[in-house]
Amino acid sequence: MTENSNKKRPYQQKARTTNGQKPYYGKKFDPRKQGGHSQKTSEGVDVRVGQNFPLTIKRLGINGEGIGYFKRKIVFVPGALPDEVAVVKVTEVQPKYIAAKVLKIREKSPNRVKPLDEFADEVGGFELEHMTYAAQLAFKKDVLVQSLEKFQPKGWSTYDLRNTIGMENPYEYRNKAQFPVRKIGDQFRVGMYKRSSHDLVDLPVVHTQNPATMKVLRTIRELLDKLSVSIYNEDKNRGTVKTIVARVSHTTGDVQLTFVTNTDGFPGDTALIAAINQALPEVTGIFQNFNPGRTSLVWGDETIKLWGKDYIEETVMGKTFQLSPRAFMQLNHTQMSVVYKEALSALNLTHADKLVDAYSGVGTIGLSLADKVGEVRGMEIIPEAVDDANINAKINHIENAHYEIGTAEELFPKWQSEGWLADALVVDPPRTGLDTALRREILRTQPEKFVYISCNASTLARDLVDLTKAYKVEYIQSIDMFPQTARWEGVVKLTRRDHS
Ligand SMILES: C[S@@+](CC[C@H](N)C(=O)[O-])C[C@H]1O[C@@H](n2cnc3c(N)ncnc32)[C@H](O)[C@@H]1O
Repeated sequence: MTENSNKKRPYQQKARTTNGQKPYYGKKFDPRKQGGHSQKTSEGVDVRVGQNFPLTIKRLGINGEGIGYFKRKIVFVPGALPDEVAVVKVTEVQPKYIAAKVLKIREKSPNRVKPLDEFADEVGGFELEHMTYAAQLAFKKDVLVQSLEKFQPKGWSTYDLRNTIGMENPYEYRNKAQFPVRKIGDQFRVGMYKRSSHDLVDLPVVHTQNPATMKVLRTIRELLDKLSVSIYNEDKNRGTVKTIVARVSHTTGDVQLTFVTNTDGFPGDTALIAAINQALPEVTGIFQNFNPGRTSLVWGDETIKLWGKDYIEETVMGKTFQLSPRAFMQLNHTQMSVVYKEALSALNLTHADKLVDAYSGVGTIGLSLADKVGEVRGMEIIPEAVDDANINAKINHIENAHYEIGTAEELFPKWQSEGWLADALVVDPPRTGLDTALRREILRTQPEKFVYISCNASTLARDLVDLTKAYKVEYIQSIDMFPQTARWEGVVKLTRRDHS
């Protein structure tokens, strides 16, 4: 089944934010292209790459970067915290912003802590690890405020914005590790790329990963080395093993292991499997995914089982889900349940309700709620996820839920026009938010109960501009799904204006 987060490597990710704010990173400044080392920003400030100056950090931007002002121009400084005074060095000059890096912190924030991961400022995904957890949670509420301020949906300044629900232990929450593997000289590296580079950092310990995933990856690294298994060489586009993916079930502790390979054959796999069986009894299924050539996508289309069970099982709100290697499931099991419980309590469902689970993935939300309602319909664009959702319904003996392949913007209006009118709607879109056609249909049909689960405060605020024409925002509950990162997640309860 296809995973919907077929992530690009960091250096190939598009350097854009979605709130219209320019990112602090992006292409390296090239003085030849920019006409010299000094460049005026559009507002006429003389500044050049390499220039140093002290800067007071005023706040954090939505990507967790410090923001200060140099001659009234916005400067993005990754790693700097509000109220700090830092000496910074300019790394990039753009018409609308300046990017800089910290040389020295002169005045330190009381919220600054030493990151547990020493590589935290080098690779992506640890943008806030230098902040206390309490400050991280406050930041996540502020991200929402910044987005609402920017788009100003109706009534925004009086919304009930609830304090971010954090984790008791904001580490060890990632139940899947998807790390590239390379051999540089005689050095084996299994880890993450440095930001905007091809430079792979070998990572023996990653504190945000579930330790089971790291144990498996490090053992596999040793076995690959010991058994001289062919490793992919990107320059020559030769060799076999490109990426190792280890996913642990929060429920059973079983680990599913996938080797993404450049070749469709896998020389040495028999000996490797035997060694894994001996060293790692927690690994219950081993797979090969074939993804040839230099590509920005981690996964190819073809996955075969090499050994063991077809699935690992995960329990979500009392329901069992079977996960094949590419089946999508939220990375943070603990907080996923918090999100779903928040959605449930915001919906006030009854057994007469017809519920739509829009952007359903493998049906985790709708199936978790199926016994609270009369009927569930869900839609999702990835066919394999829809198959899984329907299989998951069967496994759990759920007979009142049905999932279809298609976009929310097509199927929601279709079902309504066929006379199947939704009483309750949960939308859980990707970071791009809701399609205009879906927003229009929601405004036209106005389901009575409506919850918006969002992973992007900026597109949420944009969508609320439309949705608040017919709905009132009762509250927005932020939930920290990704501690140590700048990523935001929240549940919005909306009620119809004509009912208030
Ligand atoms: C944030 S995920 C949510 C998945 C699921 N609700 C969960 O909790 O695991 C968004 C899902 O929307 C799907 N998707 C993206 N665009 C879509 C569209 N226009 N219509 C329906 N589904 C879409 C993606 O494939 C992805 O599975």
